[in-house]
Amino acid sequence: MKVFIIGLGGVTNGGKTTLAKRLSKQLPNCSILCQDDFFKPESEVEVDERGFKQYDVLDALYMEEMVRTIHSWMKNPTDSSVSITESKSTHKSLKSTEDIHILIAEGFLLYNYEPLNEVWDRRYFLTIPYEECKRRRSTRVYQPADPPGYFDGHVWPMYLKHKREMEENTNNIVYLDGTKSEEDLFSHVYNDIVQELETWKNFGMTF
Ligand SMILES: Nc1ncnc2c1ncn2[C@@H]1O[C@H](COP(=O)(O)OP(=O)(O)OP(=O)(O)O)[C@@H](O)[C@H]1O
Ligand SMILES: NC(=O)c1ccc[n+]([C@@H]2O[C@H](CO)[C@@H](O)[C@H]2O)c1
Repeated sequence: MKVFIIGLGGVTNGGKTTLAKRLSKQLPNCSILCQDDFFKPESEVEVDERGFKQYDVLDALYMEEMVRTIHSWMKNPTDSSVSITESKSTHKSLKSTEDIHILIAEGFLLYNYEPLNEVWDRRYFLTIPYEECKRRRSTRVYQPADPPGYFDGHVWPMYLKHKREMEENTNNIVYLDGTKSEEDLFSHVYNDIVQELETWKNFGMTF
């Protein structure tokens, strides 16, 4: 049995969830893990002097638990007690002849947490420009909802800071232009993954 772990990182509202769901429908034995499921409850999230809840930082997340969940999945990818969503679609276009299990971890802060650096077989990062991000974000309602000034005062500056840190510390990131159509993004990433899996085969991996 072989496991393949895909990181699908990137800016808030970049289209990570949309792309992950689409990929999981076409890839064999594919599950999705959402970093957003590891947010701490509101009462445990720090508040700054402006009253902004500090959601867009690693401290707002139970990252150790996220790492534990990924490690449990790696040890036993078919164990349904691990809180990961497996795609039930029967219309997988890529059939796995041998036993390969794929995990797509999607989230806005995947590559800034050292203990996770070792797990990725492929790292993607979705970007969209400031204006588009602000527009998409304004159509979403989080719990708690963004207060006035939150995007410009917290979300975007934290995104830029983390992206800069990621670029200083991480190699092999495949950047994706999130303004492309859902179809374009899907086919680009899908083909890239299939090619990567083929390379494994050529190097004698059995799956
Ligand atoms: N390729 C695309 N082109 C245009 N709009 C898109 C595209 N993909 C997703 N969207 C839209 O952008 C918004 C955010 O998408 P999605 O929830 O997939 O992003 P996300 O990166 O998972 O966001 P977050 O992690 O902040 O919740 C949704 O309204 C979605 O319909
Ligand atoms: N899921 C949550 O608990 C929550 C609460 C408030 C804000 N957010 C936002 O989610 C985004 C990541 O997907 C971040 O930009 C958070 O601001 C999440």
